[in-house]
Amino acid sequence: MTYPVKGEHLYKHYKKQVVLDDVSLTLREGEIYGLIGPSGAGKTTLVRILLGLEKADSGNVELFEQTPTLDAFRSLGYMAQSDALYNELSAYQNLEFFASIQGMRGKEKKQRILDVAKSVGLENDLKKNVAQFSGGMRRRLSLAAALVHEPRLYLLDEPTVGLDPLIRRSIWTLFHYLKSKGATIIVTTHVMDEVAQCDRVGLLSEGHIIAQGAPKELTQEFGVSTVEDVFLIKEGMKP
Ligand SMILES: Nc1ncnc2c1ncn2[C@@H]1O[C@H](COP(=O)(O)OP(=O)(O)OP(=O)(O)O)[C@@H](O)[C@H]1O
Repeated sequence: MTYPVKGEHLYKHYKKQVVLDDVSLTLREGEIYGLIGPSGAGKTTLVRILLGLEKADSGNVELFEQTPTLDAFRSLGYMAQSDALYNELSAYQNLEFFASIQGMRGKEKKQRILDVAKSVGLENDLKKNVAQFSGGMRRRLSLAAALVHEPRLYLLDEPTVGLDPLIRRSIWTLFHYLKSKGATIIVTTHVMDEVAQCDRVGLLSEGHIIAQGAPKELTQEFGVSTVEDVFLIKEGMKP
């Protein structure tokens, strides 16, 4: 079994605030891992450190069992919490830009852009300028940009925030499809029905992973019906 992501003993602070306090996390190949926790718990910081956008104060990160290299980054699809899109360009031109920087060319690039646009339900909006997009459309376009080069590993920071339930469901169908093709996905979320769809979840609170496991195993272990209840018990907010 190979490990697409391994973070060991990660510490991070900003000024006097400790954000990650000895966090270790190993993703298994082909799993969907949900990182959940309250706002400010450190989820985004952890994801950014795992992908090398942020430097930990100490600790070690490996991607595909190696110190991160440019090649490893090419195998990543990252969707940040705020959409990094070019407003003055059309949706097609945005996807073309991301595909090109990943080295895609010609017919293959064009076909792939059409395919990913379809997979997020934007196939009829490709000619529109992104400035005219709704928040949900921007989110879906950002996801398409993360998918365009068919990475093996996805780090998705609240990918479904602001999306309506039907689109959210179709996006999760897409995640399961990517998984069926062998991709590994780490996703941060606040949405509890998404948590149940993850193979494993990690509960992050105040810089610590306070519980981790398959959602069913966690709820059984704590004798509750939802992962949210597990969280509340661990935080001492529920008897
Ligand atoms: N660049 C930074 N400089 C200073 N403090 C920061 C920086 N980035 C994050 N923080 C702080 O670190 C803490 C964790 O932030 P982070 O964005 O990782 O949380 P989160 O769990 O992703 O929250 P949310 O669910 O609201 O996105 C917060 O208190 C935040 O203010």
